[in-house]
Amino acid sequence: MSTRTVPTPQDLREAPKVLLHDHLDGGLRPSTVIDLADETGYGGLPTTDVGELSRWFVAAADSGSLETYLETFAHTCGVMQTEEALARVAAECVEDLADDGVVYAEVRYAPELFVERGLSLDAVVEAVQDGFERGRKNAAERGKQIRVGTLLCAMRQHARALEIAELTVRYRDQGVVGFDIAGPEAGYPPTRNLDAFEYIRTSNAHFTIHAGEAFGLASIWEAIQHCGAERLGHGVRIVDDITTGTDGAELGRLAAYVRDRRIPLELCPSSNVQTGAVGSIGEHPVGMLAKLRFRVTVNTDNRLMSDCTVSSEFAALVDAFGFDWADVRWCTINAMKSAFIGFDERLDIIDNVIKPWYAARV
Ligand SMILES: O=c1[nH]cnc2c1ncn2[C@@H]1O[C@H](CO)[C@@H](O)[C@H]1O
Ligand SMILES: [Zn+2]
Repeated sequence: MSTRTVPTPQDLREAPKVLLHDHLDGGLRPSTVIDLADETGYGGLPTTDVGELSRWFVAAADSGSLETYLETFAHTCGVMQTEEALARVAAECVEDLADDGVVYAEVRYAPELFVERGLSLDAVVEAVQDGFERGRKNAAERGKQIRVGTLLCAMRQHARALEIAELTVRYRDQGVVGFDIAGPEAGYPPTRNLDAFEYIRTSNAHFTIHAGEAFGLASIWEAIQHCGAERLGHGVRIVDDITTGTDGAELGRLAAYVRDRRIPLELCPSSNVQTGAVGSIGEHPVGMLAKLRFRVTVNTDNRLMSDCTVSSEFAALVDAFGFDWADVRWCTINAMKSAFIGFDERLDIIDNVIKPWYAARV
C-alpha cells in the first residue's frame, strides 16, 4: 500500500491511535447516563430515551458558545456522584477507547465536580483509577491493549487549583500523569492559578492548559509564557498570529515560538465547531497547522457531546483536508511524543506498537 491509499473509517478504527485530550465527564455512553440517573436518583435529565438523550446532548452542545456548551455537563456530573458511578464511567471509557483502536489515552476530569454527595477528592480519584484499571483488564481480555494516564483538572471559575495540583502530585505514582485547568475561558485568565502551576513545576510534574479555544492569543501567551504550560488544550486560535498571503504563511512571534519549541496543540475539531471557535471542519485551522508542521495532535474533547471518536475525527480530516496515512501516523507519533508519561514508555509504544502498524501503509 502507498500513502495514496485513502484511509477508510474502518481502517482508521483499526489503526493504533493516541488521544491526549478527552474529558471523562464528556464521554459517557447515553445509556449509562440513563442507568446512573435511575440508580442514583438524579431527576434532572431532559429525557430517558437513549436515542433522544444522545441527540439532546449533541444539539445542546451545538450552541456556538463555550459557556452554553458547558451547561450540558450538569447532567453528566449529576449522575457521577458515587464511587460506583465514577468507576463504571471510567471503565466504560477505557473500553470504548480501546474498541476505537486507541493504544494510549490521557483522560481528564475535575475531581471537585464529584463531591456533591460527600465524596472526598481522594475518594473520587481512587474510584476513577479503579474503574480505569477494570476497563483496561476488560479490554485486554478482548485482545485490546490500552494504557491510560489521568489528568486532573481544576475549574477556572472555582478557586481550588492549588488543592487539585497537590492532589495530582499525591497520586502521581497511581496513574495520575498531569494537571490542567478547564471551564470558561473568557474572564478567567490562566494567571489566576499561578500558585498551582508553580507547585506542579517545582514538583517536576506536568501540566497542560485549556487556552486559545474561546479566547484569543493573549490567553495562549499567558499559558505559555507566564504559567509555563507544556501543551495547549486546543490552542487553535494560534492561527490569529499567522498571516497567509500569496508568498505563503508568515508567523508572528508567538506562533513562531509555539512552532519552534514544538509545543503540542491538542486540537479538537468537532468540539471547536460546536462552541463556535470555527465555522466548520473544512474551515478548521488543523489543515494549515499540519502543513506548517506545528506539533498537531487530533483529539475528541467530549465524545458524548460531539458524538465522535478519535477515528471519526481523523475520518473528518481525511474528507476535509485529504489526510493520508502519513498524516495520521504523523499526528499519532506527535501525540505519543507529547504524552506526560516517561520517555522510555513513550518510545516503547512508538517503536513497538505505532511504527510497526503504520510501516505497512506509509
Ligand atoms: O472544551 C472545553 N473547554 C473548556 N472546558 C471544558 C471543555 N470541555 C469540557 N470542559 C470542562 O471540563 C470539565 C472537566 O472535565 C468539564 O466538567 C467541563 O466543564
Ligand atoms: Zn477540553
